[in-house]
Amino acid sequence: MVICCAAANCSNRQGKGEKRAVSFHRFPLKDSKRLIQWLKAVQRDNWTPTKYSFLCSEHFTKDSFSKRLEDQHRLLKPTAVPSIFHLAEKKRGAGGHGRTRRRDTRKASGGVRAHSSDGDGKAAAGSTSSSSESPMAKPESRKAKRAALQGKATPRAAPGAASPEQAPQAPEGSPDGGPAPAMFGSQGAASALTGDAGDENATSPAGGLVDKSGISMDDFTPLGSGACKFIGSLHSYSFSSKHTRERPSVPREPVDRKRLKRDVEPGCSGTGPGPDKGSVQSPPTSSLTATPQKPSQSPSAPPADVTPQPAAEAVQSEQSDASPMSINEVILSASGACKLIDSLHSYCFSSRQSKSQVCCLREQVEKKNGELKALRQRVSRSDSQVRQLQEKLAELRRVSFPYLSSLLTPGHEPARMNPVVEPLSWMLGTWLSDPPGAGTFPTLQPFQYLEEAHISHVGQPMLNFSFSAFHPDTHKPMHRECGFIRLQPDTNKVAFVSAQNTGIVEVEEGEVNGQELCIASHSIARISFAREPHVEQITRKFRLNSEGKLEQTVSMATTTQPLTPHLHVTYKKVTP
Ligand code: HEM
Repeated sequence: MVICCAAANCSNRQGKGEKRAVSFHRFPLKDSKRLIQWLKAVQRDNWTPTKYSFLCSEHFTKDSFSKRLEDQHRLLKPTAVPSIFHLAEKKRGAGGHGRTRRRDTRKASGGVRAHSSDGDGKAAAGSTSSSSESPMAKPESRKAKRAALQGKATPRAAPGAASPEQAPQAPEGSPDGGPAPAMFGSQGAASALTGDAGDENATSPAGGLVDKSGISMDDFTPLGSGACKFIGSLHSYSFSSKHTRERPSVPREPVDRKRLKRDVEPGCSGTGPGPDKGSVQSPPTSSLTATPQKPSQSPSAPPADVTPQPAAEAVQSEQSDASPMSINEVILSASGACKLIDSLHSYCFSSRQSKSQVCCLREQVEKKNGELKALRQRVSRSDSQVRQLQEKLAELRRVSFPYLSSLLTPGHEPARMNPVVEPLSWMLGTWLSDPPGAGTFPTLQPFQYLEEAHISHVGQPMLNFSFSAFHPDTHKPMHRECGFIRLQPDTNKVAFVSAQNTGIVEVEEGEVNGQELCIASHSIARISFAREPHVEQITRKFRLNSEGKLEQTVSMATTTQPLTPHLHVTYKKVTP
């Protein structure tokens, strides 16, 4: 059997052209979803693919293939669907595709394949057929021709079952045509039984040497494995036993009854009708279109073909009256053994494909592992740099703020507030003037200022404070003072001690009532060269207003002015 492409208007077949340039791929019969996609793409009417139907690689896009790692053998991806067809040409019907071109090729090959089928389940017209003859010519006329031709073909008819195009392809590893390969059914076995080696090493249309089967397995299947050989042996055994069982009981059929009525490829182990046999036994005028069977041609009628028929062919004849079979029917018609063997084949092929995919995936995983390792090294280096920076920062803190470092240590619990200063706790926090503070005095132009007030404690019975004023526009430092606020225990008496950058040191005392502290100067001292006019009295009031803002109001008396408001500022809290 020659492996031919089942696509309409495609004349590619195995052995034609440069080897390996075109590969052949089976229809995914066991993958119904993808099979439908293939059939839609192929667009052949009234045609059912079998396990001997192939599409050549020219109908697939390049990305439909992968390459096996070990030998770069081209493999069709499990998800591939054919998409490249030249359907604009005459659409091939059931059994008619590419026939004209193939006939021409056969002629050119010297008639070696004159009785061969096109390998896709259709009985091919022989080299003597007339291209002008209609396939629907009168049955009588065709019958007569067939009878004549059958007579000529008789000497080769029996061995014809083993002709290059009929004989199954020996799996790689069995080039001697040994056990008939399971994947091509019984034809190879039939050939072996006839013992005819006359067609061995026949010249293919492409001019190359082909074995008895006429095909090279390597063109459309992965390299054979031990498993394949074993499965092939199983097929051979399956056929042989079937042949032995069926041959004596099968009545001979007239030639016309051997004409195939459907496009069905050779069945496994001779259980299915094969076009190859039909082509060998059929005259060139035989057609794959249904040929009416004459009622008179009963099995008892003298057969036009007296040549002993191979058992497989007889079996084929038994089934040739049936209507076109569906895939399911074909599958059901196969013997249980064949099913099993086919399953083994499928498993064998899929496992080889899976191995190839596993190799690809393993390579990808190794590549990703390499990338991951590089990333981990980078992260490790970054972690190391972060650690070094943290150590540097800790060292700087120790050097710069020897005593604060312990306070700033992360995780260090803030000091619990001394209960003595609890009545002043509403003053705690960092506050920013909002809006800017306003300055007045009879001797001064009103002015504005920004101020930050920081009031805190470190667990001692006092509050620490600092007020820092800045120019509202230039942000230049202006007035600053810092000091302590103490409470006389168990009273609301407050002492306010302040040192100012103007050279004044003062003590104010007063009372805290609720969230209001009113204090007045108790004593004021200054440096000897303090500017005049000297301040002689100071009063202050702190309060937390209803908006949660802290307010401070300062009045003073100088040597020239009575007690007069000097400052008023409202702060908003910026820390908890
Ligand atoms: C309780 C604290 C403060 C005291 C006791 C105080 C005292 C004085 C005195 C005695 C004068 C001179 C007044 C005059 O020339 O007649 C003065 C002027 C002034 N004070 Fe204050 N002051 C205090 C806080 C502030 C603050 C917080 C600011 C804010 C920026 C401020 C801004 C000024 C300005 C701009 C002048 C006028 C120019 C100057 O003499 O430098 N003072 N202050």
